[in-house]
Amino acid sequence: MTIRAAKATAHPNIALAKYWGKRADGVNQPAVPSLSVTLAGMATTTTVAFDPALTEDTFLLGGAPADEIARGRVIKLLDRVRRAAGISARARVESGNDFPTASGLASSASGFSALALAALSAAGLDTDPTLVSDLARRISVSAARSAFGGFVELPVGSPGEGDLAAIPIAPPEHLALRVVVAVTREGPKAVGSTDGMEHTVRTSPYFPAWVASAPALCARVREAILRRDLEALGVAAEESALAMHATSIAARPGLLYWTGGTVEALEEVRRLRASGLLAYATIDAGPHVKVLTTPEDEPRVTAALAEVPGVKRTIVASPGEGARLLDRT
Ligand SMILES: Nc1ncnc2c1ncn2[C@@H]1O[C@H](COP(=O)(O)OP(=O)(O)OP(=O)(O)O)[C@@H](O)[C@H]1O
Ligand SMILES: C[C@@](O)(CCOP(=O)(O)OP(=O)(O)O)CC(=O)O
Repeated sequence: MTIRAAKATAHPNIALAKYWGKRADGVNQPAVPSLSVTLAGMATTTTVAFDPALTEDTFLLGGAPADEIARGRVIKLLDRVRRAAGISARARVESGNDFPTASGLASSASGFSALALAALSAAGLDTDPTLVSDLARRISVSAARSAFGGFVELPVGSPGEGDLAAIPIAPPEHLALRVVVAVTREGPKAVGSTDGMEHTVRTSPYFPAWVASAPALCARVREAILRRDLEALGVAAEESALAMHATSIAARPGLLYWTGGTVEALEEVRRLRASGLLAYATIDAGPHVKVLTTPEDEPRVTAALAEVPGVKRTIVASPGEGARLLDRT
């Protein structure tokens, strides 16, 4: 009995134009276009081994068996790969994130992108990044973007269960960007992205306005990246993040991912801008503030954020590569 295994790594990505909300008439298709930068400096590494001797799929995350919901998402991806490859062997999956899991730092994005690549490779299937992206998107929409490096766009989906993959628009070295992550809380967030956006779509009177305005915001982000205009990029990215959070704050009951530290960090970003530094904020479905800046201004931005009450620590990241294979046996 042969065991076929592959090991892959992927980075999280941070959306500069946010995805928030799924299409009502699609299967895990986004309701709005999004655009992200893949981040070096944080990574997931995942090994998938299809072993005919196994009676069920196992999933170790960070050295311990993952909960049933997390394992269920992994099995969903493996089942798709098994169907495509015509194999029935169960798999042993081991994964580790070198940054906090499920706390708003996009562990689902790097996690499912690395898993998609490792599973396709271990099953002997084509590992073209577009196929990795489409497979990862079926489990977690933002994971589609981590298949590629640099600046990556994910268009809106289509009705039904059609294919949808992200598209790279510029390589990592295209723009000298730094992202300073101000970590404001350790530990997992109370409401995951999937549940948070489902609640927002269903109950927020602002959701239709968000869907109407997101394409223009995404276009502004894309154009600013293509002409290397970091200031215009920062303005549009901050608008996108605040508009996304406004939809959730207006849900019934309101969903607030922020803590006091989030607001303190946002205020510091405004003070830094007033003092002449390039600094714009974006926030995902969690309390951390991610600050877009230049390599020159990064040390001062990082030092200032580290002093903010409620900021526990900072992580500095730069544009990075897409998902890649480390090993195959
Ligand atoms: N390395 C991994 N391999 C497979 N699944 C993972 C991995 N890391 C995280 N996950 C899955 O992703 C879930 C966390 O995703 P969730 O979207 O709630 O939070 P997040 O990591 O903060 O991401 P985001 O910033 O996109 O919201 C975990 O509960 C687990 O199911
Ligand atoms: C706020 C976000 O990070 C939301 C990410 O949501 P997910 O992709 O984690 O949600 P699911 O598709 O349900 O898995 C914005 C973004 O990354 O675009």
